[in-house]
Amino acid sequence: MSTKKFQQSAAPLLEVKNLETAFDIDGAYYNAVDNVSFSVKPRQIVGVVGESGCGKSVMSLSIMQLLPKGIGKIRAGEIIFDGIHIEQLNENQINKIRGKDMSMIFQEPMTSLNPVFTIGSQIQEVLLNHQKISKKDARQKAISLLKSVGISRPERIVDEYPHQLSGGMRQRVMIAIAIACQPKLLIADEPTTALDVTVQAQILELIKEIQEVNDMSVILITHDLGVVAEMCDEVIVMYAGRIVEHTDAETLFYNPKHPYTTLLMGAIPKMEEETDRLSSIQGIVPSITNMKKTGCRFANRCPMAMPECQTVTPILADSGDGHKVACLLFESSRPKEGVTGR
Ligand SMILES: Nc1ncnc2c1ncn2[C@@H]1O[C@H](COP(=O)(O)OP(=O)(O)OP(=O)(O)O)[C@@H](O)[C@H]1O
Repeated sequence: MSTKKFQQSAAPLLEVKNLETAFDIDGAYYNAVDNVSFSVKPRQIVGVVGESGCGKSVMSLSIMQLLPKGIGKIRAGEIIFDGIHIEQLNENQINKIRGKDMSMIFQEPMTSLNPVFTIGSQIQEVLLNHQKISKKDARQKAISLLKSVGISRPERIVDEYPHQLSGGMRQRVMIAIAIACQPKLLIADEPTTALDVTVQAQILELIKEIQEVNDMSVILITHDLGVVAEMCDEVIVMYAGRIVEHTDAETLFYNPKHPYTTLLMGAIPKMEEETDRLSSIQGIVPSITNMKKTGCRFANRCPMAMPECQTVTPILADSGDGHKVACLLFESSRPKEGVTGR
């Protein structure tokens, strides 16, 4: 569990307020992210967990303004990064921030790296886009970045192509690209899922090291609660597009409150088992066209569900000591008289 101290009182680097992101399906928009609010402080590592299809990636793509054009859109809410309203920026404006002040790494580095360009030219491109630097210096910087992410013989690798590298090496290259301009925020979306276990540990270690050295904030999206325990200061648990629990990592592990979180914990695969990650909770996450409008979206799968869970929407609220939960088992989540919640 992370013991790193970030400034509790520091102003947030990122504030997401009541975010709703929707996709156009056959002419109608459906929310994949629904009324999501949270913040990330400087130097903080915030984990985002939840099964497949809960909206973790869509939330990150919204922050980065990388939603598929013409299909996905931010319908409501605010994303304030370093004082700037990201949701109001045009393409030119976001291009100045993306890759410089905030950047993202994805699950499968091969799909993010361009197969026809050398590793060096892909790192240099980011540097040349965002910094006043000569081509020669950018190449030198690319080499030192490769070295800093643990790639040996960087002088050779800089001229190689993505297919010549292993999966772990490619992810290191992606990290080098992401940190080239020393961003304040790194979003890592399942950065190790495609890698084997030993390489996974090395990559996570690397991210943590860079986070500490560069004083960077990180949003770490993962299926792996073990990773969250190891790396994160705070954890957001998402279910069906909504946050259902949000607290510090230690509290989440020792005192989970939402039945969904408790079930996720029970679903942590044992080391020796080749299980399908978090698949042992009965039932499936609803698709975005099938989300309940009122009531708790987890009610149909919840062993603790009460009849009212079908009709009353729990509010994500502080249940004590800043531990936020959205579940009617907790008084704090019950909508006030005359308010139906959402
Ligand atoms: N381009 C798209 N068009 C329509 N629906 C989409 C699109 N991208 C994502 N969705 C839907 O949005 C919901 C949230 O997806 P998202 O990828 O954010 O889930 P996730 O929690 O990141 O899952 P995973 O862990 O598998 O990446 C899902 O129901 C998904 O099918």
